Amino acid sequence: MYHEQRGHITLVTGPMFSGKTTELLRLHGRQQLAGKRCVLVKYAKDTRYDENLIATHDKHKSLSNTIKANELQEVYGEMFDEAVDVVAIDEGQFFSDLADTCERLMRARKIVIVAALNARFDRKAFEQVALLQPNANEITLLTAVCDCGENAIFTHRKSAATEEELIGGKEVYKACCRECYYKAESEMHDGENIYPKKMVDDFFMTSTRLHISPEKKPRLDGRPLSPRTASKNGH
Ligand SMILES: Nc1ncnc2c1ncn2[C@@H]1O[C@H](COP(=O)(O)OP(=O)(O)O)[C@@H](O)[C@H]1O
Ligand SMILES: Cc1cn([C@H]2C[C@H](O)[C@@H](COP(=O)(O)O)O2)c(=O)[nH]c1=O
Repeated sequence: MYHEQRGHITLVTGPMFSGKTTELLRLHGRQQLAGKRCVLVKYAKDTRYDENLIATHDKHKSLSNTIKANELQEVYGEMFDEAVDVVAIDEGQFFSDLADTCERLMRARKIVIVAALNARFDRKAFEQVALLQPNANEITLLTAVCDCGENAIFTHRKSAATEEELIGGKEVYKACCRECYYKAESEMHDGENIYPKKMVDDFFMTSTRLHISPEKKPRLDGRPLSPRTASKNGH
């Protein structure tokens, strides 16, 4: 029996270099194999590896049906075309109308796939990604590889620039695990002081959110606890 396609939103997220674009292209390729008619949307200002095509850091590129936009509204004609089943959007964090457009596409019974950063360089949310998240049917959180070998969950910006949008690659950004992120940030902002107060406070706030008991919080300077403190804290 034939079923009409239902709308569906998949969000692929993670830090830079975690394979979001690779996964977007893979999911898009599967839909093409299934005979679906697809469009890929590229953020027009991101011309790092190609002017017109979506490209991964290791230079794999989208081949066909890629359209460019600064705002998604510019390409509503192509995306909402009756003939289109699947819309795949790269660099979702940069589209100011991302969340609303995904809702409209889903209501129009399109399969929507979005690749977007999990957090800004300062670990704050990209507003449109935060708005999309609760509306997604599926969320895949990818990790990159940190220099220390751990899974990288954050993106460190090597420059002191504070604007939200700063297009770049390895010359400006590095994927980090939590510990290396703290170190990189504190070295950049405080010179020798590896764990300044702000970072310690941030860490403890995170611990509180994760319900780690305050007594069990580890030292942040890597030195062992004194036997008396260790036994008092139940370590
Ligand atoms: N630190 C890193 N961790 C994982 N992959 C990396 C790293 N640095 C470079 N890469 C490369 O980046 C590729 C992923 O690129 P891409 O899909 O464009 O990621 P994203 O879209 O998440 O930035 C990997 O296949 C790998 O070749
Ligand atoms: C963390 C962060 C990143 N950017 C930019 C840098 C790149 O141009 C893209 C992310 O690309 P990728 O496919 O995920 O590697 O976003 C930014 O503008 N602001 C940030 O905070």
